[in-house]
Amino acid sequence: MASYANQECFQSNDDHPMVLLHRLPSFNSPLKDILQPHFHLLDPADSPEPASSFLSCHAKSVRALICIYNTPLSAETLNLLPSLELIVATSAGVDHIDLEECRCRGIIMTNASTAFAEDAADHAVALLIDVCRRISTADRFVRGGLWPVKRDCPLGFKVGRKRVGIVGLGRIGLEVGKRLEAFGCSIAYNSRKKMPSVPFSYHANVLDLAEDSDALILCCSLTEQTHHIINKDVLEALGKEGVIINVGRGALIDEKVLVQFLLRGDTGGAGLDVFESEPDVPRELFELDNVVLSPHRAIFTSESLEALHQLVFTNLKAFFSNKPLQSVFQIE
Ligand SMILES: O=CC(=O)O
Repeated sequence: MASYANQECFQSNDDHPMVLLHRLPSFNSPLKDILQPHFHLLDPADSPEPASSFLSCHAKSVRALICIYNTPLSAETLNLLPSLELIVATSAGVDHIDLEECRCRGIIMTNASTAFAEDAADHAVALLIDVCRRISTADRFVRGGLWPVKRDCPLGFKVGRKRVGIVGLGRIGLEVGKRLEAFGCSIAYNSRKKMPSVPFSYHANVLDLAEDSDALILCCSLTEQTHHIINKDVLEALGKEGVIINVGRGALIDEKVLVQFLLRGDTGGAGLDVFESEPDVPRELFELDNVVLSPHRAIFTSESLEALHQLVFTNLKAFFSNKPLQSVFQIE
């Protein structure tokens, strides 16, 4: 690992172009070791200097930045990087990055959705099956020694033939649709726009989608437009038996309202991988057998991380040789 004592000497060259790592000091990533032989990595988190003075002194000519997980990337930080042209996000969601600033400056962004889509979709489907078939409840029942005593575990619901509404038909949403079609579910979706080449029916708003669905699966990005897209009206439209699954971002749902609906029995169940104030999870949910919780793990498999590392490497190589990038995130 390079020493940061003499950063002034660091110059990008064609063989080892300079790339800035943007990470919280607590976020270590194997990417560093993978990229080090090929790029000249600048990592302010390794420097004793405050990040802002590090960036002003050493990163003015940086053209590419890797944003590790959900490290916030504000307009203020971007303003310290006048030569920045590319942000490589190592997450599928990019709500931690100031997209407006990127849009104004024409900064290109790639995200990790191509690397993560299949695993995120598997997790969404697993949550749906778990909520409907009460698998986690059954597991607790057996481990708690209740089987010989009570015999009866709570009755579940069939997954096949459910009407499933997908909110956000990007790469993850499409994979969810593909999987649940194979279960015999009927699939509809809401997205910013209708997708001409998909076989699923389109609803221009989430309220209509909820009215026509037994389960809603949230796969969209968190933006100003999608913040609390699942609110009281949508939950009412989904109905008492309706199930909600979230592998997007916690703030897609008005969490307080969802908790009230679940506690009153006005929503049939929920499978939640993301929460409004992670790692805090509303404690009321712990008691509910129709709720399955996971700690923001939908994308984490060793295969998806390997695919991510490959994607980051390929995109950086492509950028510095003026070749097309993969998994470009369209900033609108
Ligand atoms: O939540 C995970 C991601 O956005 O990659």
